[in-house]
Amino acid sequence: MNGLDMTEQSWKDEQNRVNHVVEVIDKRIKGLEREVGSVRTDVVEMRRDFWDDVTINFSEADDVGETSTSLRQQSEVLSERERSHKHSFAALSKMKRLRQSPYFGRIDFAETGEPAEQIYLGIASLLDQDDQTFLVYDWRAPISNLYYDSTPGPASYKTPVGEIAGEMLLKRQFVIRDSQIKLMFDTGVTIGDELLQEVLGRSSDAQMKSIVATIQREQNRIIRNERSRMLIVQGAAGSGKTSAALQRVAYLLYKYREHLQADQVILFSPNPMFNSYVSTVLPELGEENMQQTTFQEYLEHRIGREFQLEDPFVQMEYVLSGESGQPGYDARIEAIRYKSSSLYIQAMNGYRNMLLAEGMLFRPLRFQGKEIVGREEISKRFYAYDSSITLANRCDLLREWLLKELADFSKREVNEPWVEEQMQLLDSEDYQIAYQRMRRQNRKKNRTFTDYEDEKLILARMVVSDRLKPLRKWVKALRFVDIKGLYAQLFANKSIMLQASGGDLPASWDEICRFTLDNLEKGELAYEDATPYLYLREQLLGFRSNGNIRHVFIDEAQDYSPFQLFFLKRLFPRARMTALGDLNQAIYAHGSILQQTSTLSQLYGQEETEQITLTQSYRSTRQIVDFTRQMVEGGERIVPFNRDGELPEIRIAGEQAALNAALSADLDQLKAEGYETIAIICKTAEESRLTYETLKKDHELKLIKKTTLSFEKGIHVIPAYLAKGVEFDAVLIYDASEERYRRESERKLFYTACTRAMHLLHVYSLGEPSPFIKAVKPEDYRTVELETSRVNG
Ligand SMILES: Nc1ncnc2c1ncn2[C@@H]1O[C@H](COP(=O)(O)OP(=O)(O)OP(=O)(O)O)[C@@H](O)[C@H]1O
Repeated sequence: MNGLDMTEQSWKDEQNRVNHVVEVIDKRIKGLEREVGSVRTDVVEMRRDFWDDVTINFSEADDVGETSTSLRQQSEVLSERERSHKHSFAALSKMKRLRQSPYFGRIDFAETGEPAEQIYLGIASLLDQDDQTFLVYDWRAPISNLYYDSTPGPASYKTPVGEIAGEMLLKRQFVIRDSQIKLMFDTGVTIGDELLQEVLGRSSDAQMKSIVATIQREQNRIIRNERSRMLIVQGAAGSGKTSAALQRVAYLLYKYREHLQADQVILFSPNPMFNSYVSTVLPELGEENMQQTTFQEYLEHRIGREFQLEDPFVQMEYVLSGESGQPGYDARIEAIRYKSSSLYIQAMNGYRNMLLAEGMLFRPLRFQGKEIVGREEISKRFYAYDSSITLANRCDLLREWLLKELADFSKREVNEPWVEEQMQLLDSEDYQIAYQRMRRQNRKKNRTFTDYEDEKLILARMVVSDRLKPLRKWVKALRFVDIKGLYAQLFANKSIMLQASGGDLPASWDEICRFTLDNLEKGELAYEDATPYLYLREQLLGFRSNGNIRHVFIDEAQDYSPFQLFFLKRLFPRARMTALGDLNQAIYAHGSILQQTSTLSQLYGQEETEQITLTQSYRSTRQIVDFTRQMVEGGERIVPFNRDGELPEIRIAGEQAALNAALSADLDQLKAEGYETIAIICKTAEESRLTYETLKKDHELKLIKKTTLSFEKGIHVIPAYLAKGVEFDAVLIYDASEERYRRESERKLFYTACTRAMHLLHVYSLGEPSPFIKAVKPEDYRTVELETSRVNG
């Protein structure tokens, strides 16, 4: 039996209660199944009859009105039925989930002066037959907070009507499967190490799981935090940041169910594969998924048509594959840092202020070689507007003016010879359209006659108007503002940049200018330029914002630059933000927003910002955490969860073939031992591809690329930067030699790779291992020299 003071009787009592609750659930399921069945048939029938029940007669004006009323009524009935179908269906699937495991916790709580009540916690609430008492409380209910936040003894919890104080007499945990209690124990301060041991010791899955049964106190603070506009979570690798974020979404959706819909919450993920990895957690908790995207996806959406955009992974490959001293390399690194810094935001703001007075660039309005409005004329008009009007509003005024100019031009153009020529080419269908238009115009003007001249004019206008359509669209989309030119100007004209930035420029500015202009010329935009470019564009054309979103979650927040976060804040003006990250996993060359906490708290102001630190790491065994934490700054503060495994192994090979052979044998053995999800983590995409090619003849492998959308069990070959956020039963680092991981910038990448391992870590090295490994105390890993002869034998 589990638990020290558990009597056989209490085990029996609890099992009886489980049986009773399951009975109630079964009854509820039966009822709901009938309901869903009948509503479904109703909906299907009605869909089939939808068009039979309404009279369709559009021939007479009165009938049109009648028909549409009839249609509306029908569709209202239909959508009401569909709503109730959806509702019953959701209730049914909730019951089915409860059926699998009705609850996971119990607290006995005596409100001051009242007898103790038994509170059972599960993923959803359940009332008894007469709807009088809760058989199960939702884990997100106010009273459930006691379970996560308090220990037996005096305790209190907050409700909408005030704080309720009393005493907690018992805190008990269960694992219930198939109506049977499998584990049960009483706990004190932390929510059962035993249960966590059990959960964390399992093998990894292709998809993340919910952690509601074992949420830890610190994580609970994140999940239920409602005080601040901006919540920053700095947490060690594997400390449950992503988990906390997802349960927080579920909590918010529950608490604000009257006002908050799942599509008002958005999660920014590190890559598309991660989206699929986390996509089952909310449905498992009975909630709809929030919106998910990546920052790159957003950039593509906004400026992907204007430029060939570089993605962060291409930038990463460049940084990892190049070397200091190579032509252009150091300047590019400097550019990446500068262009993502708050200094650059300031320079951009300085530039905007300059443009208020002078320097705007426009494209002329041209049609078939003729200039309708020249760039100087546009600029003159722009600066004739009152100087207090913002750039964006002035561009709007320009648009109206240019559309009018275009309309005037269009009237003049009808007499041009090309129009006559075009009219000859019109076919009968065009004539038909012109005739209809003419009739409409006549009706409007109350005219009953037409003459040949009228008809000709209408046709001519039609021809001109059709030809001008793209140009009108161009004006409407404000394409006459030369954003690309304006961005390029910053790099083409040093005096402008000096003035905009206040003179604070990176050392290799001239070289940075050269390659930035080169890129722009080719229609390409480097990753580090994309957000600033979009920012400039928005300053000029107006900020697009999304007022619907109420909560923005940014996972792997350390990979965002101050510029990007600043941008997201503007994009979602009505949202609260939760940024979760780990500075030790900041793998990009640009500055990390988490490094500059002052910048970060400026975003919403100190008052509105709260920071929570998670130091306990749950993912990996104690041995793996002990090994990895010695590689990074502040690692001594990371606390491993007490779960034992093998010491990490460093396997040194003298030559490539020996390394591959040993790796291949290792895979065979791990599979035989039952490891289901294994990753061979490489440094770059190229190294991954080569490894995949070498090993694929003997193993079933999956090569993970940046475009990979989903994640399954099996053996993955994956570049380290794509393994962010995910985890594997066993991790094999392909080549952690001094040659591959040596630079300071590679330290965090290497740390990220190693911390993906849950149960086992084998680090291969071709020759001398990385200095990051050598910094680890020798007793915290084992070294194995691989024999070269293995290749031949
Ligand atoms: N309270 C908990 N109960 C059970 N499992 C937990 C708990 N907290 C975290 N875990 C598990 O630990 C692992 C790591 O969690 P998660 O991926 O959320 O961490 P993270 O901080 O986002 O990690 P990283 O920054 O390394 O990507 C997951 O398998 C998760 O299920």
